[in-house]
Amino acid sequence: MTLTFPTEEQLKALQQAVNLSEIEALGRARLDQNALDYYASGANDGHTHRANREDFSRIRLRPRMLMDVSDVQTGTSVLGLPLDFPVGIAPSAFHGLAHPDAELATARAAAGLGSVMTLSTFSNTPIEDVARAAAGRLWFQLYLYKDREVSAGLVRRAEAAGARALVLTVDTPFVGRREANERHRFNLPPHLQVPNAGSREALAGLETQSGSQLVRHFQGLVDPSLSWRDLDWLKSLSGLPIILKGILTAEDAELAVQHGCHVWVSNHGGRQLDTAVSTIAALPEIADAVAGRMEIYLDGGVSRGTDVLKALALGARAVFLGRPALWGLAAGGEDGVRRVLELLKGEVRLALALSGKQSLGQVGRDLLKM
Ligand SMILES: Cc1cc2nc3c(=O)[nH]c(=O)nc-3n(C[C@H](O)[C@H](O)[C@H](O)COP(=O)(O)O)c2cc1C
Ligand SMILES: O=C(O)C(=O)c1ccccc1
Repeated sequence: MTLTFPTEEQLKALQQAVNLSEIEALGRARLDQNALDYYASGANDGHTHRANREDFSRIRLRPRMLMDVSDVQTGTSVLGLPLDFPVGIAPSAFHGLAHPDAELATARAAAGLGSVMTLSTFSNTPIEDVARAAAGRLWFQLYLYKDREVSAGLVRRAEAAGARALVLTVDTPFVGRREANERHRFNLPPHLQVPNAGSREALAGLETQSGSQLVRHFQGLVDPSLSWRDLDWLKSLSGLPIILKGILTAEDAELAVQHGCHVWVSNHGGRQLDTAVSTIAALPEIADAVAGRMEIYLDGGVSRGTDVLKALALGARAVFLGRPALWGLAAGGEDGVRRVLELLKGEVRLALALSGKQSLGQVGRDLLKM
């Protein structure tokens, strides 16, 4: 007997989940140790991973009353692309660890909800296939390769496939130390391909000190010499806007703007430099530095509608989900990711209304008790 996935029972559990944390529990239960370690880990002691969530919950709101919230609008746009609500999918590697439909399922869910998906360089599905599934709602995340021609090829493919922006990840010259992956020697199951990142065979001979195949794979390909000087070259490759993902300071935000780049505030979900500042705590100085000249996005620890409003109040234009999308994918493929987005959209709408706002344009720092 072949089981279709998700099964009726899993679909029912998804529909009954009332928040993202219940979907996380469903997703975790479907994953083996190898995948679970990879998705869940933060770097080292996990301080930054936890701080992303904790620092959101510490901020208190100042709701206004008697504002006629009978008609609340959650729509916005990112780089001109209209979004039904200010939430997109952050890039994460290897969606095939969560579900056989992998990135196609995530892209379909994002497109269906009027969101946007950022496709990782390390996807298990080729850019072109994901672009079709995403129906124009696609950004492409880039790791700069030692072999610049491989990166150039990826940029050209992403642009030709219809991606609307390049997201250059700047916080990962080396992979952070996710100790569970070292302990259990993370390994990419042999049936999964990484079609944008060079063949597995080409990498088989590479060795490092690490027990994790992930680190070995990454370090063989990605160039730790990436610097501000590379941005002009990257810009020359395509007409796409460039977003720098992993900015945590006003200094780097200023440099990003000087280089004509948009700013994605991220600490990689606490997976890189442990004890780095939480993203919501980093956002105010970055918003002050950027001063409206470029768009600002944020990820890390977003799991409630009120988290979304807090990030917008402090200057983000939209926020992105890393692990929550993966938990949804594991819990029920496209249906699971859709459920995550639907729940969060409902929470954003209700939080807006209860804050006395009719639209996102009315969300400013005066919503927060700092
Ligand atoms: C399993 C996993 C894989 C990731 N892979 C990538 C990646 O390939 N490229 C990238 O720029 N960021 C990657 N990230 C970081 C996410 O884009 C994002 O910054 C982070 O997950 C946001 O935090 P959250 O998980 O708390 O939402 C990954 C994160 C996770 C959890
Ligand atoms: O795991 C990650 O966070 C990540 O960005 C990554 C992606 C591919 C290979 C190694 C690390």
